[in-house]
Amino acid sequence: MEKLLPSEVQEMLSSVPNWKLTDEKWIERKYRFGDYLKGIDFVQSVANLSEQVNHHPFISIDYKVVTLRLSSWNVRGLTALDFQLATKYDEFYLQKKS
Ligand SMILES: C[C@H](O)[C@H](O)[C@H]1CNC2=NC(N)=NC(=O)C2=N1
Repeated sequence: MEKLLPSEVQEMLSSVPNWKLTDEKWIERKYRFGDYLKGIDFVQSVANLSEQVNHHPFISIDYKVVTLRLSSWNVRGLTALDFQLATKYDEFYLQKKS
């Protein structure tokens, strides 16, 4: 996977409007759940997919708020895979949050 240029990162950010760019090399989103265990179930889905594709977000669980942070360590920046996974994680959230 090629490291994205800043202009390409800006373009891809528009496809994941709930995610924000932090320190140029990370994208981050917070997911809020009405129920603690729904958040845990979401994390399990995220973890399963991440392991499948061998691309892992940093995950923090703060009671009913799950924060995911994505970067491509191997290229010390962002790649298309980060944005592809961000989209998939958002799909999991829509399935699980209610
Ligand atoms: C050895 C192992 O395949 C690598 O460390 C994988 C693991 N998961 C990863 N996850 C992410 N986000 N970026 C990587 O570069 C990466 N590399």
